[in-house]
Amino acid sequence: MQTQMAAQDTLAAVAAVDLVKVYGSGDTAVRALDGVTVGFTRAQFTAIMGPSGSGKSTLMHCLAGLDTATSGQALLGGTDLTRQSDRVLTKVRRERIGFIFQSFNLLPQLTAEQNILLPLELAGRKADRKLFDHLTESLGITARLSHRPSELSGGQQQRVAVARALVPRPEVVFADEPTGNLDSRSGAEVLLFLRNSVRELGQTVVMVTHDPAAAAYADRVVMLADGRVAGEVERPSLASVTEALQALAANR
Ligand SMILES: Nc1ncnc2c1ncn2[C@@H]1O[C@H](COP(=O)(O)OP(=O)(O)OP(=O)(O)O)[C@@H](O)[C@H]1O
Repeated sequence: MQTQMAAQDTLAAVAAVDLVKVYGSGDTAVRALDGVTVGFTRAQFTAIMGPSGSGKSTLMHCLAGLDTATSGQALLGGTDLTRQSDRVLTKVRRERIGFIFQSFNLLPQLTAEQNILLPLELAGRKADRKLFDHLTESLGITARLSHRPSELSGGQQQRVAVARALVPRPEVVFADEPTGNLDSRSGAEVLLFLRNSVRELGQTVVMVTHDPAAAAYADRVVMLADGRVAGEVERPSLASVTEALQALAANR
């Protein structure tokens, strides 16, 4: 079974194979991931949901090379991130992964345009100017490119962060509660945009969220509970996600 999953998952952009993460040791050890096997298909938008403490952030951090797993595999393309040095992980994060955080994480001293281009600059790559123009226009931030983050609204800052994640055409974009600090309208704009990037650019997007309405923008929802995969919803709607979360809570 495990071997079968592993073979299937190599077709995925990102996959966890029997991934275990234990924080601490002895009596205080916490098994944050307890054997997670899941693949995230290329050019799909997947949401990860589950109760607080179920391991969502830990899973994302292990798959993004931000944290190291205790055992199992965290596969990005053919690379097992659990076996790489810090130096290689830094390079992988810089060159192969796009990040969108709840708190935007833009550099305050740089303009919006400089923030968007920074990951490419750090990687010593040139921006695809056509893609840059297309994305910044679609995101409605063309007139804001020379502004610093403090001169932008929260929604605008997050749209800059979305452009920063997408312009390098990463193998996967990880979004951690990307709408957590936004009003519902700005949040919907960001989610629609992420969904369009999957449809139009073939981008792979994996998003952690608490919000069933946000998860309903995804193609698929993976549910975690107690560090394990506890279910999935394909082509989710607000109703089907809410129902799955209620079923999860009832089974605990
Ligand atoms: N650095 C750490 N040291 C010790 N325990 C940790 C650490 N990080 C997370 N944990 C524990 O691991 C478990 C999973 O945490 P994680 O943050 O992945 O859950 P989550 O589903 O993202 O939660 P939330 O929805 O509240 O953000 C929790 O029991 C948490 O307390």
